[in-house]
Parts: sequence; C-alpha cells; structure tokens
Amino acid sequence: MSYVDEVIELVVKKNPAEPEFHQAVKEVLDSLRVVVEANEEKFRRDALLERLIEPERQLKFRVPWVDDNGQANVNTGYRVQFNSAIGPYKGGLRLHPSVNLGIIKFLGFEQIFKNSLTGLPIGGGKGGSDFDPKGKSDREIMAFCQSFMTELCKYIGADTDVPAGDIGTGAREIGYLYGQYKRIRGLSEGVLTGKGLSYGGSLARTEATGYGLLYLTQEMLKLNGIDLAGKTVSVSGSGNVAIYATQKAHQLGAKVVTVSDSNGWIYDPDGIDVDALKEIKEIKRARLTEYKNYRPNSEYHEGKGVWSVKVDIALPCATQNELLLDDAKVLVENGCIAVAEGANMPTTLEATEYLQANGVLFAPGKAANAGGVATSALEMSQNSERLSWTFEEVDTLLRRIMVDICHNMADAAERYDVKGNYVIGANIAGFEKVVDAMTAQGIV
Ligand SMILES: NC(=O)C1=CN([C@@H]2O[C@H](COP(=O)(O)OP(=O)(O)OC[C@H]3O[C@@H](n4cnc5c(N)ncnc54)[C@H](O)[C@@H]3O)[C@@H](O)[C@H]2O)C=CC1
Ligand SMILES: O=C(O)CCC(=O)C(=O)O
Repeated sequence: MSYVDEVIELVVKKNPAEPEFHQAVKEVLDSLRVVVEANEEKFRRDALLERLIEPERQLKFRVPWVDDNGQANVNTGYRVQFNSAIGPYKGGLRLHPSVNLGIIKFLGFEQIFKNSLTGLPIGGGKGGSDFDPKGKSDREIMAFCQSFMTELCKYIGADTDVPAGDIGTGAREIGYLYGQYKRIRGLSEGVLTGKGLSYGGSLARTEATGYGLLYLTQEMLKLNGIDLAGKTVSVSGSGNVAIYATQKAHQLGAKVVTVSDSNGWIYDPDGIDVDALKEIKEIKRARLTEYKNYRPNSEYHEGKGVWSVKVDIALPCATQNELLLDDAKVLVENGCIAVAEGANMPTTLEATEYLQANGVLFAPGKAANAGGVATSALEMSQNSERLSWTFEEVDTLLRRIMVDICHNMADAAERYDVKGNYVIGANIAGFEKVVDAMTAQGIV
C-alpha cells in the first residue's frame, strides 16, 4: 500500500465518526501523491504525514452560561491548534449547532495550507462551539462569549494563537470575546482579528474574504483568457463572505443573481441589491424572506436551489458540502465556466471531480477564500506596530496576495504536469512551504 493510502487509512481508524475531517485529509493527500512519492523515503522516516494529520493540541471545554429566563445552559467549546510550523495558530471560531470536533479538525487542517498559501507567517488552527446564536439576545450572546473566553484565554495570545470570526461569529461576538480576554489577561494585544475599528481592527477585514474571492476569480479567468465583466454569477449564503463577494462582483462588472440562507434562496434577475441584503442580514438579523419587500421583482424559494439557475460562474459561500454532484451536473448543463469556493469545502469530492472533468475552472477554498485570513495577518501586523493602515493600503495588499496565490497554484499545477488543475496546484503550493518549515524545525 502507498504511504498516502496508509495515512488516509490511519486517519479514519484513529478518528472514527469524523467524516468531514476524513474528507478534507483525503482530498489533500490524494492530490499530493506525486510530491509524496518523489520524497517517500524521507517523509516516511520523518513520519511527516503522520505528524501533519495529528493536531499539535486539541482543547475541548465546558461553556456554561445563563439565558434571559435565568436558565443555565451548557455548550461545548473547541480549539484545535493544528500546526504552528509557519507561525502562531490562526483561524476562526465557528458558532453553529452542527459544530463538533470533526468539523473543527477539518477546518483546522484546511487552514494549515490556506495560511501557507497567503505567504504570511501564520500556522493553522480553528475553534468554535455548538452554541446557536440564532434568536439569542445581545445579553445572551455576551454571556456565552464571556464564558467561552474565560476558558480559551488560557491557551491563546498574540504570538501563540490568534482566533477570528467564522460562521456565527461576527463583529459583535469578537467584541465581547476581546473584552473578556483583556479583562482576565490584562493585555491590549492583537489576540483576535476582525476587531472593531475603534479598538485595533483593520480596515477592509470585514470585506476581505468576499473581495479576495473575486480578486482570485478574476485572475483565474484572466489566466484562461476570460473577462469577469459581463458574467452572471450565483452566490450561496448571505453572511459575511456572500455579502462582500456580491458587492465586489458588481464593482467588477459581473451580476450576482442569487443568495441563500439555511431556509431558502433568492433569485433577483436585476442583480442582488447589496444595500438591502446588508440591512436585512447585518442590521435586522432577519430572514431572506424580507428581501422581497425591497425588490418586488425578485423571487423567494424555500429549500435549496441556487445551483439550478443558469449562470456563468458559481460562488458557494455558505457552508461545507453544499454543492453536490447533482448540482455540478446542472451547472455544467447550464454552461457554467467557473466555480470558486468562498466557503470552506462547500463542494463534495465527486462534484469537484465532475466539474473539473467537464472543463469548469475550479478554485478551491483554501486558495479562493484565503483573503480573509491574509487580511487578519495584516491586522496582526498593524497591532504589533500600533498603527492603522488606510483601506486602500490594505485592499491593495489583499489584491496582490490573491493574485500571487492564483499564480502560485497555477504554476505548481504546471510544474507537476496537471496544468489547470488548481486543486492539486493549491495543495502542493501550500504543502511545500509547510514541509520545508516542519523539516527545518526537526521532529517536533
Ligand atoms: N468570515 C470569513 O472571513 C471566512 C469565512 N470562510 C467560510 O465561509 C463560509 C461562510 O462564512 P461567513 O460568511 O463568515 O459566515 P456567516 O455566519 O456570516 O454566514 C454564513 C451563511 O451561511 C449560511 N449557512 C450556514 N450554515 C448553513 C447550513 N447548514 N445550510 C445552509 N446555509 C447555511 C447562513 O445562513 C449564512 O448565510 C464558511 O464556510 C466559513 O468557514 C472562509 C474564510 C474566511
Ligand atoms: O481571519 C481568520 O483568522 C479566520 C479565517 C478563517 O477562519 C478561514 O479562513 O476559514
């Protein structure tokens, strides 16, 4: 059996009941076969892949909090500090009822290679809780965040582990988490990113993941002689990534005609109204059913369906495994030319393979959505030098980073004779730097 297959088998055996983690490891290791085979003896002796798939540390803790009725509740908190070869652990905190250890591990594993691809000195980590922020009052959110940070603050710091937002964790949650960290540890430092602008946040971090997704998509199309302007786009999700992806797509001359949430989806033939979307989602924290009040010409549909709309480009920006094989078939049938992942692992392995086999340009999340974490690293730099950069300075750097990522993944694919396969290219480009750093630092 090959070394890669042995390690894939080991992951399943050692981590039963963690299907998302198995999926992420399989996708990465499968695509690294050619690199691993070329270095098999050394990698085996150093147990390189075994060390790569084993988190350096994983924390699981109780998060008790009291709701507005005086009832005590208990959630589970997680932080997986996966790999610090390149720099301090870096990655978001997900608050969603579906969160479990396997999901946090898949996200943390992906984060290692994504962070490597940014070219910035950040290692991989991820955390979160099965707490559901939906329908909670501000006071309940604060109570949860303070309790979560009371435990987490023992293990993080500006030079060790720097969490940020993810699904369910936005500016409000980061504020409460930061306040509690400072209260307990007495440190005003860049221990979290995605902070408010009044206390050390970076301009353009809010927009960064969505904007970065479009910068990379535009460059990928350009490499293939295609112009983004004039294209029709479907976006899934309606949170942070989806909103700013839609905004940037419009600024670059494309037209986004769909968004969705966990209950349903919108089709707006005139193009999604970003101001309306922001008001519904960021201010009112309401459901997408409200959108029709702003845009009478739009349609609201219950359930899933964004991938059934005929578009040139699809941008999944909601959650993992939301674009399945059947969706891929419909996209291909409708003439879709590109898919770029704003979310983490939104496309299943079979769907990815089908899209690629049918000539659809495919940018994997670890490259396409790396603009968020890259800008977080820029926030860390600003915090360290106690300065704030302008929006234009940060946005210019973000754009350059995304263009570089695009070229690096394309070049790596070409070097290994799989031109145009950006999944393999991104994994190899991310992996090479991690291997180099791990090897230089000995067996640790
Ligand atoms: N916020 C960031 O900077 C980054 C986020 N990501 C990824 O992007 C994706 C979206 O994250 P955000 O926009 O930050 O979160 P968010 O909480 O702002 O929005 C999440 C969106 O996805 C939808 N959603 C969540 N779970 C769902 C489910 N089970 N079924 C259908 N829809 C669901 C929600 O309705 C919402 O529209 C996630 O995969 C996240 O890991 C990736 C890189 C950075
Ligand atoms: O900005 C960060 O550190 C978090 C970004 C993140 O969680 C992600 O890239 O999935």
